Amino acid sequence: MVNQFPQVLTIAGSDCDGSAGMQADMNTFQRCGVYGMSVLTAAVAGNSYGIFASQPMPTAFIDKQFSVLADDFEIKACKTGMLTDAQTIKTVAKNYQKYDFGPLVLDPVIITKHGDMLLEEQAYETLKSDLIPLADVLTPNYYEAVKLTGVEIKTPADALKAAHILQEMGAKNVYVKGQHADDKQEEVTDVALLADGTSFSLSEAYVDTTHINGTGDLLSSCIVAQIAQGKALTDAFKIAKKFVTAAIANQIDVGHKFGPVNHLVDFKF
Ligand SMILES: Nc1ncnc2c1ncn2[C@@H]1O[C@H](COP(=O)(O)OP(=O)(O)O)[C@@H](O)[C@H]1O
Ligand SMILES: Cc1ncc(COP(=O)(O)OP(=O)(O)O)c(N)n1
Repeated sequence: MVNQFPQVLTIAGSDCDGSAGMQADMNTFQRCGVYGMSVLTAAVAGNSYGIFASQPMPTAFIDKQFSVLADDFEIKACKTGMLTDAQTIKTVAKNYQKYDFGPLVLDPVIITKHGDMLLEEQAYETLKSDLIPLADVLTPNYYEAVKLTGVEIKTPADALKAAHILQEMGAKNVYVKGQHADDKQEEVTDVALLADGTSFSLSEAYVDTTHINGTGDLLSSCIVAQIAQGKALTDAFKIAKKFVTAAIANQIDVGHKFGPVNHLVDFKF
């Protein structure tokens, strides 16, 4: 018997503790029933206390990874994660336009929730000019949406305003992740703005935990997997929001400070 799985790609950094980056994307792909591949853009030395060192990959090596995958595979959808600097962004944009790797989910990774910078500030303009216009789906967290638009976000209505600005920059669909730093809040509300101009919010229970490393990666790679499996975008967003909430709520005991979410949680897709 030959099993067929949709093939998907993450263009991302490696986070050696497995909580985020390419490792989290691959775990999520597997949970979602798709075959995952990776173009490595950088590697970080990190653990549950934070990120201690970072190393971008040479652009020629990034080019080579794209070309060998394009020679051999039929990639249905892809995502980007950590891209470090303007040169890496330009390399990824060039390769994405050269090959047919399906819809692009752009997770504009700028900073981890513990304050480690993963994209140089000088590269924000390149992200806007070279990559955001290629995005089928853009998934900024609250901080990234503020940085990229200048909108002060306090409410879901503010997040929607930022989403409109990001759409004007060229992203077709925008998913702005909600704020979640308040142990008194009952729900975390994300906001989606679709290409046809319709918008909706997605609210799930707030979970008071320190084990939330890699939430953004799980969300964006789950969206990629749903797209590759032919799901409508609205359904892809709903499934990803429910999966990330379940992975946060069912904590695993890994690391001594800020642990990873639970990719292995029992969840029906
Ligand atoms: N403590 C929490 N409780 C419930 N949902 C959360 C919590 N933290 C993050 N989320 C959800 O996880 C997803 C990823 O958001 P976020 O953590 O802001 O991304 P990033 O990892 O890019 O910073 C969003 O759907 C967000 O609403
Ligand atoms: C290599 C690498 N890429 C991305 C992240 C951050 O992941 P993300 O899910 O966007 O953010 P956190 O939830 O971990 O803050 C990383 N740490 N390493």
